[in-house]
Amino acid sequence: MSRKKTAKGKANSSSTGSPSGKSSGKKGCPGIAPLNGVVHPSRPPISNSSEFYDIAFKVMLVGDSGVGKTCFLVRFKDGAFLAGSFISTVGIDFRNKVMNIDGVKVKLQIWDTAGQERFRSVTHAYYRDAHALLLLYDVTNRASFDNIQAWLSEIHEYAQEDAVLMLLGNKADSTHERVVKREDGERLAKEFGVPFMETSARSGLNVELAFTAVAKELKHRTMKDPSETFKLQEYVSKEMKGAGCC
Ligand SMILES: Nc1nc2c(ncn2[C@@H]2O[C@H](COP(=O)(O)OP(=O)(O)OP(=O)(O)O)[C@@H](O)[C@H]2O)c(=O)[nH]1
Ligand SMILES: [Mg+2]
Repeated sequence: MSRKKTAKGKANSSSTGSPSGKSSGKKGCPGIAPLNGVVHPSRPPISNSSEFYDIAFKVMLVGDSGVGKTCFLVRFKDGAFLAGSFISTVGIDFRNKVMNIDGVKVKLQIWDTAGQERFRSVTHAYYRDAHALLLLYDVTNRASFDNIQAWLSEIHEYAQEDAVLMLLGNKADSTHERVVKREDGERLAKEFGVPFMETSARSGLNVELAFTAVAKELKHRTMKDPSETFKLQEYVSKEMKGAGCC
């Protein structure tokens, strides 16, 4: 097993940055440190990081503009959510986080894509490198749910066939504005055979779980430990919390 190490290396730490090292200075999730990078950055090598880790994977966040991808990532990375005016992501950016999964340091390089149509050709180029994709819709926006089939077609066209895929109904905290029922999400996910959860970047509901599930699945596939069994769908069903919960 290889282990990355540099002078400043620190386990369980995380880093951020645009692939080019530049930032547009705009905020993705309002009030949080800038995430937006250049429109067409070169892809950073996954090993180019000053952190200890055992294995590394790329995870992509996709879905319509405004579903909460940037906030979802910021919640996971920084544990924060600051409401405010919505500033759409430009192009694509990434953040790193190292998770301790059953004693193994799993580094996730998480790509936050722009949901806007005009950036679609930019983001297409990144699909093939993704080990996992989190596909988000917004439970308060019917169109974002109706577009899931189109997103799935894109994923099937551009991503690796064996990429881990999960469907997430975000903004589950918005009880009064909800227009997509949880059962609708469940039904669609079942139809396409993908694990499903409702999440909230605002409350943190199931955010950590989504990344943990992906990291566990990828680790399991990579390490192929015969003494260990892991079923993503079962794990998600067992661990997820409902929108009305805690
Ligand atoms: N209530 C609620 N609002 C959210 C949640 N997540 C994001 N928002 C709000 O939704 C808006 C859009 O969030 P972003 O994270 O910027 O959306 P995005 O998917 O990154 O959008 P693009 O970058 O254009 O693709 C912002 O105003 C957020 O404050 C959530 O879980 N609950
Ligand atoms: Mg964004």
